[in-house]
Amino acid sequence: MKEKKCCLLIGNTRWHWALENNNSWSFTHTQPSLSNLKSDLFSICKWAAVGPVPKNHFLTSSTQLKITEVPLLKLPLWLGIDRALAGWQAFQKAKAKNMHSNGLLIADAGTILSLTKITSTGEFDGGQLIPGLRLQQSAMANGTENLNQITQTNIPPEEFPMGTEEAMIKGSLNSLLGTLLITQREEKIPIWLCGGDSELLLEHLQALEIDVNHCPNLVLEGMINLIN
Ligand SMILES: Nc1ncnc2c1ncn2[C@@H]1O[C@H](COP(=O)(O)OP(=O)(O)OP(=O)(O)O)[C@@H](O)[C@H]1O
Ligand SMILES: CC(C)(CO)[C@@H](O)C(=O)NCCC(=O)O
Repeated sequence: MKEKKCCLLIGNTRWHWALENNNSWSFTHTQPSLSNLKSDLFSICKWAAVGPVPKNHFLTSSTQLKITEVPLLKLPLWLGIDRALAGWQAFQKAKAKNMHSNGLLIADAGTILSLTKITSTGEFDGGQLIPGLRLQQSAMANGTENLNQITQTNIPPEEFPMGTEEAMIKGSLNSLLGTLLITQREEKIPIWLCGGDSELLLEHLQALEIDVNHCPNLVLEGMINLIN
């Protein structure tokens, strides 16, 4: 018998997994791979997708989490399920800490940096979409003659690097930090940060003394919250 429960979110870059073991959940992020769906250890009890879903026998429509199941108010049907789940989970967490009285803003730093605003009463209240770090960098390389794909992960320490690759890294990172800086300055509401680039952004936001609530797996936590 398959004992462990599993939730899956198919993102645009990676597949995001939550696996239950002895009443606690662990989170992993893998490359998209159909072979990961075949397991004798776990069964997928809920899944959702914003990225492409390959043809398969494991992800059935009866186990797919739909936007109408996310109990936020005024959710448009076209909204990404990742935004809805992260918004719902952040709203629950904020309410538990009494941090929701002015609303909240979720920043999901994935392929796209999505900003999603939720009001103090749990209504969807709009957002912003910005190309994420890797996407900005690959777009620069793909859209020009002289810029190449990034080959390193180091963040240059200097504000205005001499090298081309370093300048691309610094510029793309600063565009995301600047977005969050302006947002915090204008909105003055708590920011909940999640997604693949959240750790990197957190480090730099802390250096800029911008306070955020870091919950890297907010989307999967939201899914778990809804099945429990
Ligand atoms: N191993 C990795 N592979 C790809 N991207 C990674 C990896 N580790 C960190 N990242 C960063 O994560 C970002 C992508 O985030 P993530 O994997 O959460 O996106 P996603 O799969 O599109 O999820 P979502 O659709 O929920 O945003 C990239 O900008 C990249 O810089
Ligand atoms: C914006 C992304 C790509 C972020 O992952 C996803 O949430 C999505 O595909 N959204 C659909 C459009 C929307 O949310 O307005």
